[in-house]
Amino acid sequence: MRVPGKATPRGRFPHVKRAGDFLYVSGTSCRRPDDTFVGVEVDKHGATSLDIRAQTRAVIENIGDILKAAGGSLADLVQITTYLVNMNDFKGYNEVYAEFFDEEGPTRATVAVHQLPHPHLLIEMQAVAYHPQEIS
Ligand SMILES: N/C(=C\C=C\C(=O)O)C(=O)O
Repeated sequence: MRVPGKATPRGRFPHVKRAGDFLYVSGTSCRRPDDTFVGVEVDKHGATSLDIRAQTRAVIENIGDILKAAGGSLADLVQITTYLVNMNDFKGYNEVYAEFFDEEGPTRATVAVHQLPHPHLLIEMQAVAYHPQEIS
């Protein structure tokens, strides 16, 4: 399922796919629908600053929007995989993550990757939610 109003996937895949009682969310970034990115500042000299906290919050909110469109919510998440470009961002990422989830929340794995699909991206997250289909 492609979710209207969210950043268009940069390939032939859905934002979210249901398999039985589970919703699988594709790798999601802080990209906005207009293809700009949250947590990016470019100064007058062209120097770029990237903000892991702002990007983490935007990624989780994007996943929440995608789940909502599929009938679910962040509360349904059972598993998250996080891809960081730099493990030095782990602390900031972890702090914002804890605003949304705790020890009763989804299981999690966090790994560092060489690159993400845009040089302004510090983080991408992929998620699985348990949200049984309503039978009418
Ligand atoms: N999930 C993928 C990319 C996501 C990028 C974005 O949301 O900005 C992919 O290429 O598999």
